[in-house]
Amino acid sequence: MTRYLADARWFGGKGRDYDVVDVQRVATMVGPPVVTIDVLTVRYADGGVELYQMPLSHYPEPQERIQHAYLGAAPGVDPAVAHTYDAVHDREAMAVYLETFDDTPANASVELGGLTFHRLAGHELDTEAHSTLFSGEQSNSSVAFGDDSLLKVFRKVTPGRNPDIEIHAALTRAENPNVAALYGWVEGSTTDGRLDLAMIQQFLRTASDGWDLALSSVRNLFAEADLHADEVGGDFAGEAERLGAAVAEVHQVLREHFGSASWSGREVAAAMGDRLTAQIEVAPALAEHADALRGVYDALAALGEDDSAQRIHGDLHLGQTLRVVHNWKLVDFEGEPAKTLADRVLPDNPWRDVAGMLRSLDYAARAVERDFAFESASGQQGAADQLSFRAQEWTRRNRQAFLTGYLQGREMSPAEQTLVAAYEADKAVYEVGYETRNRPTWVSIPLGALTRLAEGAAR
Ligand SMILES: Nc1ncnc2c1ncn2[C@@H]1O[C@H](COP(=O)(O)OP(=O)(O)O)[C@@H](O)[C@H]1O
Ligand SMILES: O=P(O)(O)O[C@H]1O[C@H](CO)[C@@H](O[C@H]2O[C@H](CO)[C@@H](O)[C@H](O)[C@H]2O)[C@H](O)[C@H]1O
Repeated sequence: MTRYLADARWFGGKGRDYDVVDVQRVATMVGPPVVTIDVLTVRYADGGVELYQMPLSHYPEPQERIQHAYLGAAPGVDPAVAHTYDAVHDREAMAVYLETFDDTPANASVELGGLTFHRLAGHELDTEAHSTLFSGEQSNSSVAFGDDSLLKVFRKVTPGRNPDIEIHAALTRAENPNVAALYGWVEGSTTDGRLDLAMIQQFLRTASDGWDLALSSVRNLFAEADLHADEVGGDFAGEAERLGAAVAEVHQVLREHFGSASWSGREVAAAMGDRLTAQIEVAPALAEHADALRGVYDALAALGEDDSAQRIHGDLHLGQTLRVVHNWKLVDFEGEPAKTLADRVLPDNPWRDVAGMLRSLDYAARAVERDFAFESASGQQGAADQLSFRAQEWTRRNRQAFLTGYLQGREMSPAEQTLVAAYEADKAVYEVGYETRNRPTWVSIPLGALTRLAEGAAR
């Protein structure tokens, strides 16, 4: 099991020294097949502990159909459960989850084998649907049941309420159209406390990823050397404006449901300064931007205090948005992966989400610019400048459109301009650290944004 963990794409401890210091069995469901859930405690040599969830299915005989998910045969165990598999790959095991959700009455819960299954009202599950594990780089395991529902099995788990479940539940109960409706969730317990383990929600059959849509719009612009962003096919501005309106609606429901809390510009600016200091250790190239950044944070500190803090998405970017036939949906309300759960559920300023989307629009334009630069044979400075100019043009147009949607047409106040500048700067600092660790060839994108920010600040 330890080797399986090390190779799993959802394991966040790659590249660090660690030991699995404990394995707790939190559930046993007698299907068939027998499905168990183990929670592994991972202790890192450089400090810190994480818990990872392993749902397992067990058989008396090897199962050819899921050989790729085989974890092995433990000597000396009951022969009836001798052969163990990663259950998210196993249709028979996933059917046990689906049937138990189906047996759970609306707005009620059912206990099974150490787990508690909860259901919300409003949807009859298709129990005939077969499960398919989503592929791709993900930090959790998502399993689609036909085109009816999606089970998201959280891999890294933390005692307490999972914000993805908590926020989906609130928005679903409020009938907000900008998320996939939550149908139910599962919780269990370890010696560390109660854990949210998985959630089942509406499968968005017609979804297109917002990041992919934005990239193809930028490519469209770059393909037409003589036309402006508003003149080419594939203009994204209408979508960006609708996305801004969707984010505003979600923020409003979250504020109504969870309430608001006090926000202090001084405290947030200090936290941004601390993040900058820490990230300079990871990415020394940030140091040359430090003065300009601290100027932006000082302006934020001068804003004083108000009650604008509330629950937000916390890690909003185009990759967390899906366009379906009628509207935009936001996904993955787990917050910024680098933060602890306690920090991720704290009220925060909604301009953090807005800044995340503005940064993402810049990323889309700059990612395509990068691809074009790689593939361009000329390598001439003039051509590179022209690409950069056009990327900027796309970004400006779509940032403005997003803000128009978010602000429902009203102008941004000077205080809001200060907020957005600071949150964007802070996000770019985070991104420099993120890219340095995960995708070093992308680090020029947030660094470029910081250079433009410094030029703007100097003017
Ligand atoms: N309800 C849904 N229906 C269809 N696809 C979805 C749904 N929710 C998420 N996805 C897809 O699954 C991917 C991973 O979902 P996400 O919630 O971001 O999981 P992770 O935390 O593993 O990154 C998303 O990028 C999106 O493409
Ligand atoms: O989706 P996650 O919660 O894992 O978010 C992390 O990874 C993102 C990359 O996928 C990263 O986002 C950055 O790259 C995006 C393009 O790939 C871009 O749209 C975002 O604006 C940029 O921040 C995100 O920061 C990180 O938390």
